[in-house]
Amino acid sequence: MPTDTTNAERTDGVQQPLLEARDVEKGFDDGAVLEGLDLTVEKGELVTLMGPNGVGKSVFLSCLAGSTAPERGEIELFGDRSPTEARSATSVMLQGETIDPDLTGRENLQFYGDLHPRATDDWRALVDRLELTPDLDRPAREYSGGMRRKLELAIALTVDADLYLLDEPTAELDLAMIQIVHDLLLEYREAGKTILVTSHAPLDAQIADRIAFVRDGRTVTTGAPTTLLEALPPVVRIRGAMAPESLFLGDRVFQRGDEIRGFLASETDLTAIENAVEGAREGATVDPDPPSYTDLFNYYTYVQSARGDATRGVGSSVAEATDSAGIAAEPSDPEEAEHR
Ligand SMILES: Nc1ncnc2c1ncn2[C@@H]1O[C@H](COP(=O)(O)OP(=O)(O)OP(=O)(O)O)[C@@H](O)[C@H]1O
Repeated sequence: MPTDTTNAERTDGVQQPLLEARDVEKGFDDGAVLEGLDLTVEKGELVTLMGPNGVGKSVFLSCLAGSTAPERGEIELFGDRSPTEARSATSVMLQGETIDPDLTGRENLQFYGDLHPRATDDWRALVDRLELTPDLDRPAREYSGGMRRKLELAIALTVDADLYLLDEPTAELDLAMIQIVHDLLLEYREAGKTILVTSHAPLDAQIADRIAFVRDGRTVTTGAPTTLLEALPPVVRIRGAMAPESLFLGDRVFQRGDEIRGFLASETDLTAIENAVEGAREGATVDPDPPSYTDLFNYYTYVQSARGDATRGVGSSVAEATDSAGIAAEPSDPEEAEHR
């Protein structure tokens, strides 16, 4: 087993990122998917790559894993290795590409255990944690979507890799199981492993050291979850009434049950929104509300791009909107916030 495969230093002595992707482009017959995507992950980081369905998260992970070749751009892992050269130190979970449905869960684990040079016996403990042990001797074709996801994750995590590339490991899992997977990922991170996870679930934002949002084939922003939350424009919550979308940033509001949320544009304020909903329905309320991870996802997925402003980071346009709005959008406790 390699002792230290990740300690890449430049000739000038500067530590290189463990993963560096620059200007990656990849498309298919029906058009471009990745259009110059950049991402840097430092050794020991847990980074979540977030973006809407179909934005190219899985395609990018395939490029990093060496199973798809980008048309342009550079990918360097462990300082100076291509994805193919880095395979023995990397463990990959790509959605739906791993499991043989004709084998049982146990046989799938054994098959992949024989293939990877750094496979361990940890799978026994992993399938226990993931509550898959009672189903290990059933053919994988009988597995539910969530069970398949757990098996794929156990296959990936049983490898003693330096870098884990995990494509939506929490998709199709119930909330209790998502918590178990989060705990596992944090334990691996604590053990010094580097982890890149893709997700379109706001819930997964909370465990990341950094989030990278992808939109229109590019990375639109990266940052620590709390930093990104703090930099969001103020969030307004309306209960019991509608309000014109045009009053909000990106001309967008987001409805959940009886609640509507939107981002305050710099050219408007809370009073304008209160006036717009006044009298619409008795008991209607308009309040500033701490931002949640769902707000964060909505902002980078639907609002910022709708402004045609994908390259302007939180340091410019968002800070400006926050100041001029004149209301404090205190970041809430992440755990509390993400449940809203
Ligand atoms: N082998 C392929 N041939 C043609 N198109 C493909 C292929 N693989 C992916 N695509 C297309 O690339 C785009 C991005 O797909 P990808 O699976 O990477 O999205 P994603 O961001 O992971 O989405 P999701 O969150 O839904 O999993 C989609 O439009 C998809 O149809």
